[in-house]
Amino acid sequence: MTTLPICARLEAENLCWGPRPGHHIIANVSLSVEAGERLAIIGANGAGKSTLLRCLYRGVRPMQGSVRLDGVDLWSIRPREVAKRIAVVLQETPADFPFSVRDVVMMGRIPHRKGLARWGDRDRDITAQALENLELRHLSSRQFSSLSGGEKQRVLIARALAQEPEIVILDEPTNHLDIRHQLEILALLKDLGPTIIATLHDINLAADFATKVAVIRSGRITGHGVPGEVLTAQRISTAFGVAASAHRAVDTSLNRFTFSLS
Ligand SMILES: Nc1ncnc2c1ncn2[C@@H]1O[C@H](COP(=O)(O)OP(=O)(O)OP(=O)(O)O)[C@@H](O)[C@H]1O
Repeated sequence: MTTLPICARLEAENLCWGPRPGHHIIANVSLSVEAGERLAIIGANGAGKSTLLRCLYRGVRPMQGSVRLDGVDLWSIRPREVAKRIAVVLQETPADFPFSVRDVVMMGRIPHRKGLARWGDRDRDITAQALENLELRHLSSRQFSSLSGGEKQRVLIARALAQEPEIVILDEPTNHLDIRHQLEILALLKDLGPTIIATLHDINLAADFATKVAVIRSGRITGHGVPGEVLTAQRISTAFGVAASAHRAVDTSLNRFTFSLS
């Protein structure tokens, strides 16, 4: 299995971003994730999760506040260096990539390549391992565009892991995946051990997966910390506008939630 030797810490302080001055989609967001931790960001549709992620991976520059990677401001680090250290898996999949699955996964190696040098043995080995880890070996010669939604999602996660990042940021990584692949991919991400920041819609899955959660509502963090403390029925009800009831799971002693329209 690929080993990811180094993890990094990421912290955001007082982040604000919006499409124009005075219109903030995320406001005064502060959160942190320690090296090797897994942070799940949860919130209703339109709450600002993807926008927050964009600030965290240097996709957009915050209007206020800062993001620090191991204590260093993200915007003072060269883009190529950020690309080596932070891998990103987004919701939108490039549908008509005219490349094979292997080529797409190999693209994860681009930030490590010197100029236009050819791929080396190490690049090929790491790509092969990522294909193996995501159970994609049998699809490696297929055109990416011919895959199902779930297969594409696994290819994009393999590409992120081939990058050997210190942090992986994923926007809804379990989208399109059946329950077995959801559990397998989250278990694999846990095993490989980079710092992870992921948005997840399934609150029970988030509680099992994450070491920390952040709940976001209308662009503001309403709770941030360990799942057992942050995920309360009251907070979930308010964040999602539903009635939520919690009961303790016997195996993990975490809250499990059931929902109904309030
Ligand atoms: N560039 C932009 N200009 C104007 N509005 C924007 C822009 N980017 C995002 N928004 C709006 O900000 C809000 C938050 O969007 P965002 O995509 O961050 O939500 P989300 O929590 O990820 O939602 P979902 O769960 O549906 O993916 C939405 O109402 C969206 O339409």
